[in-house]
Amino acid sequence: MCTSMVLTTRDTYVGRNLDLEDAFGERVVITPRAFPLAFRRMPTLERHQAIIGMASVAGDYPLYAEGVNESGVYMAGLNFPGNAYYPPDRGEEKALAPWELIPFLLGTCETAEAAAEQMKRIPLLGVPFQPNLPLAPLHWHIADKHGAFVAEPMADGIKVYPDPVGVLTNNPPFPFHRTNLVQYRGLSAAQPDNCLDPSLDLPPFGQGMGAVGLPGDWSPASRYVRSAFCKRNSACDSSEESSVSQFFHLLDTVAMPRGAVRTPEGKWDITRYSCCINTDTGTYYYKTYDNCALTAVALTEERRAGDKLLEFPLDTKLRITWQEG
Ligand SMILES: C[C@H](CCC(=O)NCCS(=O)(=O)O)[C@H]1CC[C@H]2[C@@H]3[C@H](O)C[C@@H]4C[C@H](O)CC[C@]4(C)[C@H]3C[C@H](O)[C@]12C
Repeated sequence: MCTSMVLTTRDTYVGRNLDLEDAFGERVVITPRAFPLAFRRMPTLERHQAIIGMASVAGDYPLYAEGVNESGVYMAGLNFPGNAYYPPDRGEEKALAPWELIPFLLGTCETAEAAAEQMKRIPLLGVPFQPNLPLAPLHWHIADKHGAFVAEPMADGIKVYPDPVGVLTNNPPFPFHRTNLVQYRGLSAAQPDNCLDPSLDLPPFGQGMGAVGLPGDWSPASRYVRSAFCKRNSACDSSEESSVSQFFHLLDTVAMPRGAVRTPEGKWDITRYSCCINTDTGTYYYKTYDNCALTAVALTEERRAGDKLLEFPLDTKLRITWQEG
C-alpha cells in the first residue's frame, strides 16, 4: 500500500510513502532533457522536460514509481489491485503502456491539468515492459502547485477526478474515499464540545480528544482519512526546512512499521521509502526504512541538461550523531 500527498506552504511539496514487502531496484533517477525516451506506440521524445523521481532502471529505461518534472508536475503510481484495467493491444496508432505514462506525461506536460487531460485522451496499452516484469495494477496521483487529480484505469474506461483533498492511497476507487470522509466530518484538532450530555460533567482528560474516532490502522481507507485529517490541520513555517520536516511528519502518520502489516504470503509490508519533492526546485528528499535521516538529490541545471540517465543508489545506512558533552 502507499500514500501520496500534496502540501503547499510557500512552495508546493509532493511525495509519498512506498509500502511494499520487497525492493524493486529503487533508486533516485534523473532523466535529463536529451535522453531519448522511446515508447511502444508514440514517437520517441528526443528532447523533453527533465524528470527526477524514484525508479528502477531496466534496459536503460526509467521505470518510475513517482516523479516531478521541470515545470513542477508530479505523478505517482499507487497500487490499485483488482480495479486497474489495461485494455489488450488493439493495434491503436497512439497509446501508452502504464509504465510509459510517467515518462511521457512528465516529459511533455507543463501543468497537472494538461497531464490529466492527456490521461483522458490517450488510450492505455496493456503490454508489459518485459515478460518478466508484469504490469503493475495502478492508479495515479497527478499534482502541481495549482491542484491535484486522480486517474483510475477502470474496465469501463479511464476516470479522471479533481482531487481537492490532495491525498491518495489505494483501493477502493476514489469516489469511495471522498464519500467515506463524510463519516469523519465531526473530527477536529480542537477539544470537542460536550454534545453528549451537557448536564454531565465530562471534561477532556487529555489533549487530542477532538480526533477520537480517527482510524489508526493501515488499511487504505483508514490511511486516506488519517492523512486527509493531518494534512488539513497541518501547521508549519513556510521555510524549506520546516515544510520538508512537516511533510515527512505527515507521511509518518500513515507509515508501516515492520510487523504491523502481514501479506497473505507471510511477508511484512513496510514503508520502504518516503519522499518529499519541492515542485519549484525539483529537489528530491527521501528517507528509507533503515535510514531515517534525510538524503537529498538536487535537480541542478547541469543534471537537467545531460543525455544519460543519472542514477543515485539509495543511502540506506543510518549514521547516528553522537554528541560530545
Ligand atoms: C508497488 C508499488 C506501489 C506501492 C503499493 O501500493 N504497494 C502495495 C503492495 S501490496 O499490494 O500491499 O502488497 C508500485 C508503484 C509503481 C510500480 C512500478 C512502476 O509501475 C514501474 C514498473 C512497472 C513494471 O510493469 C513492473 C515494475 C515497476 C518497477 C513497478 C513495480 C511496482 O509495481 C511499483 C513500484
